[in-house]
Amino acid sequence: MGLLIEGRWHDQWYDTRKTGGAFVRTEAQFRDRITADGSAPYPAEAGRYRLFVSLACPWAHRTLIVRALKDLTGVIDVSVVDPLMLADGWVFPTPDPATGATRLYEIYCRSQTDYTGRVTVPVLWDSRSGRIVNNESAEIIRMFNSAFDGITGNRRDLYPVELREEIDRVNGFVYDRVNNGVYKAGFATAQDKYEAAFDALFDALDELDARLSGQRWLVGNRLTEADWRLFTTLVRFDAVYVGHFKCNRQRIVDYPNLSGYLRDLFSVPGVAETVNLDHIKRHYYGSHPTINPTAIVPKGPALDLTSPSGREHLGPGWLDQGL
Ligand SMILES: N[C@@H](CCC(=O)N[C@@H](CS)C(=O)NCC(=O)O)C(=O)O
Repeated sequence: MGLLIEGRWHDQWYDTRKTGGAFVRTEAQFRDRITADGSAPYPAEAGRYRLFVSLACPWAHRTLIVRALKDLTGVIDVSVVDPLMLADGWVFPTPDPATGATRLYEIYCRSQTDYTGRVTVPVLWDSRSGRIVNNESAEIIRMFNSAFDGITGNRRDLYPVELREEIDRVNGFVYDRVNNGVYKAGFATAQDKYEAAFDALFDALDELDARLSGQRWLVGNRLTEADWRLFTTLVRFDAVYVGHFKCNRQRIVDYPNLSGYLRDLFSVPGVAETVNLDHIKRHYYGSHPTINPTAIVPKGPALDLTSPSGREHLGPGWLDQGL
């Protein structure tokens, strides 16, 4: 793992010395938008934009889910990196067909020759200019939610105006305590930082489990982006975060409501195809030598994501929302 400093690659692990052993995530730097109204520089167009993802990465996973739910699979192509992220960072198993790149950092350098920062997935890239439009998953899913509706005719709305305030509030909580919380636990290099992240994470999961005892989805009795943002962490939890990131107070399968909720989300058409537990396990256990020096990938656990959720009585499902 490494980063670019003024356009040159340096192989180095996260530096937690300045933060007393705490893992602090840095801000994504490419923040342009694709627009529905055809305005420059990035108008919505079929076949023009490409998404670079790792199937292991929870942030990239959000973008793949919204791409599927919004019928964008024929509109936005995808390049998938190798699950292992080692000395060269994210690399392609074979040269990327769209760019010829063998390493993801080449795409960052071409976009900005003096780029300084981390080289992360997902990346939304414009084939016309050869530039990165955006590398922040939270913003990419918002673009996918509405910018291409005129092209696909799919008007399902994962961020409805009347629920935005509540979605933003839940997202903030879930991001800090759960999505990023597992990383804060797993990448901490001081016992107290790990324990603080661990406690905040499980307090949050307890709270979410209680919330989901009386409602099918997180916000407003319908599926929204808040659910998908939680899903990508939940679906990795028992397979990697419990062991590799030491988030082992209990598993998701042990939660009475979160467990069915996870299966409910997994059963939404198009979603199971975006979940690749082989890449997920190989990436985490194989790419973090400071945490797992042998790179041995555990064989278990046996996961059951396909049995009925038993949550239909709590509210309408994705296909019943009349959208
Ligand atoms: N804010 C970014 C975070 C993306 C991110 O951290 N991705 C991880 C993979 S799970 C990554 O590429 N890490 C490489 C690195 O930090 O060097 C987003 O949500 O899009």
